[in-house]
Amino acid sequence: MAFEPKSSNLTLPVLPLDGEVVLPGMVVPLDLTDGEVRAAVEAAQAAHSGSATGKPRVLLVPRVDGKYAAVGALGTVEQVGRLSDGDPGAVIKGRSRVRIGSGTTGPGAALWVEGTLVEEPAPQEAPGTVADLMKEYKALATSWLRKRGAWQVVDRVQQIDDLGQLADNSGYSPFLSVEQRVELLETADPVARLKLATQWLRDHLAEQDVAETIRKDVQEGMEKQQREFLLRQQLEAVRKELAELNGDPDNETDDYRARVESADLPEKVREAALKEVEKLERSSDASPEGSWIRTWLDTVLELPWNTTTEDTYDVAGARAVLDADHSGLSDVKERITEYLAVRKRRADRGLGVVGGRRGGAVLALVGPPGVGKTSLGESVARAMGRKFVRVALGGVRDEAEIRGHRRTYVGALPGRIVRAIKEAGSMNPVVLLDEVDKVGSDYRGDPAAALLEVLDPAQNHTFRDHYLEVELDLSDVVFLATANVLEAIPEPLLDRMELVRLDGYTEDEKVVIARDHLLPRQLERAGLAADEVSLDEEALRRLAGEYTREAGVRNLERTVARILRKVAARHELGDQELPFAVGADDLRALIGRPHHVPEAAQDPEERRTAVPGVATGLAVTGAGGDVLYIEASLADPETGGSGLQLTGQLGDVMKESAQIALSFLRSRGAELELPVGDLKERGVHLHVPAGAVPKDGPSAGVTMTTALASLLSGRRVRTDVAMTGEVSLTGRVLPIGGVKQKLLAAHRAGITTVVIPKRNEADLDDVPAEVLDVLDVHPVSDVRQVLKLALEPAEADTSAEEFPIAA
Ligand SMILES: Nc1ncnc2c1ncn2[C@@H]1O[C@H](COP(=O)(O)OP(=O)(O)OP(=O)(O)O)[C@@H](O)[C@H]1O
Repeated sequence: MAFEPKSSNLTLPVLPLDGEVVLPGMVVPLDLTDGEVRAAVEAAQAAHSGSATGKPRVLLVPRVDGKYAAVGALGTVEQVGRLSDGDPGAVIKGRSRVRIGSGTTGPGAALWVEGTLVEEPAPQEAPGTVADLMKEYKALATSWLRKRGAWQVVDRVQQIDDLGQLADNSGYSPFLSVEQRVELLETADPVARLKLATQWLRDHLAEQDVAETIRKDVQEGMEKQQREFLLRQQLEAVRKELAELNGDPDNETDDYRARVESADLPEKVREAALKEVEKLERSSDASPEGSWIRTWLDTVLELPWNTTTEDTYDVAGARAVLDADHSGLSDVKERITEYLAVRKRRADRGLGVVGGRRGGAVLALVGPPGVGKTSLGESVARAMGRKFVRVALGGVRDEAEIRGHRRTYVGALPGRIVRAIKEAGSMNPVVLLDEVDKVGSDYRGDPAAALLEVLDPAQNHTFRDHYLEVELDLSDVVFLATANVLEAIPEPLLDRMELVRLDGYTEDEKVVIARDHLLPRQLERAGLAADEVSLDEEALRRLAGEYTREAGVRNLERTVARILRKVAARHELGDQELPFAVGADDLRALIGRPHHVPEAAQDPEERRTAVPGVATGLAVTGAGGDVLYIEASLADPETGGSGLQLTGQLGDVMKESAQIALSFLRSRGAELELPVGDLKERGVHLHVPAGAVPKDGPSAGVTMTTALASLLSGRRVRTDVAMTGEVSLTGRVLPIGGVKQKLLAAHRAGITTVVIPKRNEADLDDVPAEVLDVLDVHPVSDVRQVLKLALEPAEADTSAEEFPIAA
């Protein structure tokens, strides 16, 4: 080996060290009451007596579990006397390593052993490495010693400049185990020894860091608990003081018990409520639970558990009420009357509500805004002598809106159904579920599913609101629903409903409604007497036709209100004598020019269809029927490219209609003598204003085909013609929906000729006679018939010949 130690032999008494290790350089006190220790020291003293130099020498050998280590330390007995506790003791200093050899007993009681002195080998590493190692150890030791506040020791360690000595000094570290210290003793190479010491010190420091963090955390936790406890104590004290000031603190909970006991509650509800009162009595006033319980009890106590109103109607009386509240709508009123009659008969015989799929337990009023759906609901309640509540469902996406939040939620509320019952103050009101077509569903559950349960007669006598948690009997409630768009009603809901359609009013009907209902109501609102201001029929007609254009009468009512306010203001300012009969010609002075002049009444050059490539279509939107214009243009052959471009927010179905129109003209255009070559080479652009309104559906097919044919032929589309119908690839015109609404819209817009699919002819029965009287309706089965009808003859200079149509 490179550093085989030079050695010399010596024979010395063994001083066994149990659980302790003395490294060279260490000075330790030893207790001489221990027999073995005393024997060794005495043997050493005896052997030394007489010699003038040196000190008595012993061999300090660690003993772990009764076994001696292989290496010990030569120790000198520095001093013998009394230890601080008064026992006899000796101070021993470690000197150098000794490898233990064989042993014998005697002289004296001690064990004598032959040992070999281990010389420390010189370090093999470069001096720089050794210096770095020493520096690192010193730094670590310093930080550890500082933490313990051992400042004097820091200096001593810093001053050690011998490598082996520095390593041996770590034998003082209290955190080292006996085994670790024995290892230090047995490691003769000083570099290896210091590396060991450094590693162990580093580990210990890291452990300490973790322990420190944990200790801190624990301490902080304790402090928080203590503070909370203290605050609670103070709170309790403050509460007590307050209670003494205000009298008996238990009054409030007593009050709830009395209220529950005296309230007219169904047995099950009373039980549940009393349970909550008990919880309330047990909880402290300040706990959040207490306030939840109080809110819940308030809700339960406010519900009209055993209150029902008496139905006062006979069917004839109910019909009279409906007639009095609304003009026209005879089929709707008839339907409602039938519903009431059946309901009444079944009630008289003690039978329940008719239920099940398509059972018609719920009447759904479907139609555009302002046609009187909500007010019909109110009329139904009035006709039956019941309370009326409206539940707005538009935009409801959260199931909890219908069924309530669980009480564990912060700020939990009962759902809208429970709130409606509370608002009605009776268990059998008429509840209008407004805008069922606008409930959506998302991750918060499906409100439609909850509604289904509400509407199902088989389930709704035990309706459970998440918040209320007690069952509520909804079987006596009359549910009505309203919707703008039939298609948007969730399918399962639709299944439970009996549909009643309100498609909108004709101008004549609007005039009657305005005269009999809107005007009297608005007169009263404006503080005017019926004999002070009147609007003649011609004025009302112009309001309905030119100042407003809608399926319902909401804007008409607003406009009437505006006129009456103007008149009232002028009168107050002294500018207007009363009575005043407002005629059609006075309107302009009062509310300005009309916004909706019919196309046909426009200057011919101003009309939408003044150029080839624009056709008038008919559509149904959420606001009722409407006319729309479809525009077509050909792209520049140089830059425009080919293909079909569509704009105006068209849905997929409408886009397909455009493709079909294009394909039809490409394949059949030649036989219609259209220059279809253009279609093949140049791109086509179709646009449907208003660009910002989304549109969809197949019924614009004929209109798109007509617009394209008009563009290619250069023949304009007749301004007085509007059309609707789906087109197949072969040019057949297929049936569509919403004929009544579309015809009403055409009539409103001043159109006189309407093209509809032949297979929709039966729908004309629903259209009011006064509309059919003025409209020239053409049922067609082939798109060529449409073109023949709708396109104006070619300009004189192009050609005078008739457009050849193969019908
Ligand atoms: N046939 C009618 N006779 C008398 N008044 C009517 C008639 N139709 C509608 N009205 C009146 O028009 C106004 C608008 O009606 P309502 O608010 O009920 O419309 P709606 O169809 O419920 O609309 P929305 O879908 O926007 O709720 C109400 O004041 C209503 O009384």
